[in-house]
Order: sequence, then structure tokens, then C-alpha cells
Amino acid sequence: MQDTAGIFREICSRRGGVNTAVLEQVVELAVEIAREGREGRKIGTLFVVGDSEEVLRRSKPLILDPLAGHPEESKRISDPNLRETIKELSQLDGAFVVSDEGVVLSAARYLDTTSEDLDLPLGLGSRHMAAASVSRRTNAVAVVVSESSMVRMFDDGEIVSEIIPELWMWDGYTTKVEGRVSARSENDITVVTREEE
Ligand SMILES: Nc1ncnc2c1ncn2[C@@H]1O[C@H](COP(=O)(O)OP(=O)(O)OP(=O)(O)O)[C@@H](O)[C@H]1O
Repeated sequence: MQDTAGIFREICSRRGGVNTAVLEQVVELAVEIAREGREGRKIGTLFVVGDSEEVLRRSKPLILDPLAGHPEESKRISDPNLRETIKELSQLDGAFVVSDEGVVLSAARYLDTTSEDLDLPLGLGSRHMAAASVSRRTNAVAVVVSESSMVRMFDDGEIVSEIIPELWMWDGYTTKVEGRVSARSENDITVVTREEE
């Protein structure tokens, strides 16, 4: 793994209301999934970090939860075994719910979604809409891995950061982050961040 700690720490530390160390570990994992895919194909998935009680209340399992019944110690996002498990489970439909303590509580969750009050740039699909919606209706931050390999962070219904995981993808790419943005590249990765007004 490349040393991208600094670049991710910066975007995560801007997010209030969630455990930024946990968010950073989720972003690192999301970028690994975006880069590696699974069994030779691109993978899209979704993580919801923080305010987990409310997120669980506003979501439903799509299948019997593969993470249910395991002790919390084995479901820590920092645990390498759990990270490998998440990569495997990221092939399932739905979202991972991650608590502020860094425990992955649930996988394959369908998030109640409404597009009301949301104004996303055109061209994004239902996974992004679900991320925008949950981040608007709860105090959680959502991290989308798009099948296009982009990683996007949502807070309060808007894209606040976008991570382009390979330098060549950045060439000619138009960011989906709206407003005044800054871009920073390090070790092949480019991070576009919305600057607060
Ligand atoms: N409300 C939801 N809650 C959780 N997951 C959802 C929800 N809606 C869609 N998804 C996930 O998104 C997948 C469909 O993604 P879709 O291609 O429509 O969205 P997208 O935003 O274009 O994502 P991508 O950029 O990865 O293609 C579903 O298979 C499911 O895993």
C-alpha cells in the first residue's frame, strides 16, 4: 500500500461529527477496493460511517446479514482479516454500516432513500443518491466506491471530496465536486475537495 495517509487525513479531518480516524480507515479501504476490484472485475460499494443507530433505523437488510453474530472484536475496520472480508462482501448489493467506534455493524443494507432536497450533478446513479440521502438525513458521512473506480465522500447530502485513484484517470476528467474546489495529487492518487465558503 502506498503512503497516502496525509492526503486522506486531510479530507477526513474536515468532517465534523464522525470519528475521523475511522473515516480515514474506511477511505483507505474504499480506495483499495476501487483499485483492486474483485476477481477481475470492477466493484462498486457503499460505506456509511457514524450515527449508526439512526442509519440502521433508516435501512433494511437485503439478505441475512453475513456480519451478524460475530463478536465486535472481529469486526473492527482496522483488523486486516475484517478488511479482507469486507472486500469479499463488497460484491453484494447494498451498504456497510460502520459505527463511530470503528465496528462494521452490518453489510448488504438497503438505505431508505429520498431525492427530496438533494441536488446531485447529473450522471450519478442510485448508489450515489442513497449516499447523498443518508448523509443528509443523518449525521453520518457516506463513502461510495463507484464501479467507475472513483471514490466519493458525501456529507449533508453533497459530494465533499472525490478521490481519483490513478493518475491517468485524472487526465481530462471533470470532477463531480461542485463549488470552489482544490485538487492535490500524491502517489498516483488525486483528491478533489470542496473548499468551504
Ligand atoms: N438505497 C440503496 N441502499 C444501498 N445500496 C443501494 C441503494 N440503491 C442502490 N444501491 C446499490 O447501488 C447498486 C446500483 O448502482 P447504480 O449503478 O444504479 O448506481 P451508481 O450510483 O451509478 O453506482 P456506480 O457508479 O457504481 O455505477 C445496487 O446494486 C446497490 O448495490
